[in-house]
Amino acid sequence: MSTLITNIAELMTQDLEHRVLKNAAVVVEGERISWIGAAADAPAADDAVDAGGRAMLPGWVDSHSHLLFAGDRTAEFEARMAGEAYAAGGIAVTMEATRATSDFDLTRLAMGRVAEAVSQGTTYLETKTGYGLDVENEARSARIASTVADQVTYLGAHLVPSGQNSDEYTDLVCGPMLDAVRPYVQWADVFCEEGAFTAEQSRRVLLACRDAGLGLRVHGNQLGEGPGVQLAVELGAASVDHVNYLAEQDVKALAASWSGWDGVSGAGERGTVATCLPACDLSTRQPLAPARELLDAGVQVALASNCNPGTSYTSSMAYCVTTAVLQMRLSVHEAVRAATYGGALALHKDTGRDADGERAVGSIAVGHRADLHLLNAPSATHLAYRPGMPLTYAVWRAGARER
Ligand SMILES: N=CN[C@@H](CCC(=O)O)C(=O)O
Ligand SMILES: [Zn+2]
Repeated sequence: MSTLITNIAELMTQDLEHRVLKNAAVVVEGERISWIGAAADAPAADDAVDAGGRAMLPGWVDSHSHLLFAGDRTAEFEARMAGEAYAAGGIAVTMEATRATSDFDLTRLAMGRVAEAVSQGTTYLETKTGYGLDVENEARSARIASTVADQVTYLGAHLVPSGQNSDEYTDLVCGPMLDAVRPYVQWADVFCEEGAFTAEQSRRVLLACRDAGLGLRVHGNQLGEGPGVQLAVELGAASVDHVNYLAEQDVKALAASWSGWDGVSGAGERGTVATCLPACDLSTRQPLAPARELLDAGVQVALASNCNPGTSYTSSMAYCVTTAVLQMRLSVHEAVRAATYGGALALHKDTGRDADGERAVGSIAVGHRADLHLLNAPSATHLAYRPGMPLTYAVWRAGARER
């Protein structure tokens, strides 16, 4: 079954050549993109959709979310808006509520959040454990997450539950807890920050998880300058996320990590993506991450929602893109790229082998997964020009029309 989507006013491919086609068309065959080009040259297909002169982008790739949770942190948010600083301790409130929730309800909550994200144009998403914080509850979160998200990250090292010795808890994260989550997860993450895990504890967790075959990610440099970025780069993490407080040597290390990668061909060894989380920065009143400086230094940047009940209770990637343009000085093309191709790079899904169906996401190219986002606007610029407007008109996820 093939579908021709034609009369696309602007097709922002976010492919390796950064092509933006005018008056374009796309053909979807099953779950893959089989053709793109000028509408006038489009081949026939079984079915046709008139895009009505709207703009099309790749679906958003949300490479950082925490969707496995129950409960509410409105009071903490209100206190913050009244001037209190964010501190990692709030994670324990969500841990209690999550542990007290049945499998059925936790699944339903997570599925509802994924549905919200997809309805706004997200077509590929990562989510994390991190509100279970004991062997049984981390394994349960990982298992449920694997049924609702495209990729799952183990974040047992999110907070040391109160009353526990931090080194003993770190041993648990590196041992029995890791064994229990291992069948369900592709990545491991650690909250390397004052009040959470030290550099030494973070290193221990990351090395144990790497030995177990997991890819690495780090929550780093969120609340102050610290060792997170350097550790992430040193251990070859796929991303370091937050990056609000960066020293000059952090930016240099991130840039250097990309020296073996060729952005023109997408070949070579990927470095560490700097993932910026603008919705979180605003909700916690932290300085916005220096995405402009990072891009100018040659770092690959992703934008992600960080959807979670404490610091960023939104899955709106459009909001992140709008903020990146209006307040972080990215161009619309750069911001959309960070929220699509950048996320794919951070999840190692930017390339694929068409022959065996291992499909790339985050850009519109032949053989890639047909993850498409049609805006109710003639150009992607409207994402920043009309902030807060409901611009998602249609969504295809792996070739299936979701909206
Ligand atoms: N910073 C660490 N973890 C989450 C917040 C967790 C919470 O406060 O519940 C984040 O990415 O912002
Ligand atoms: Zn996070």
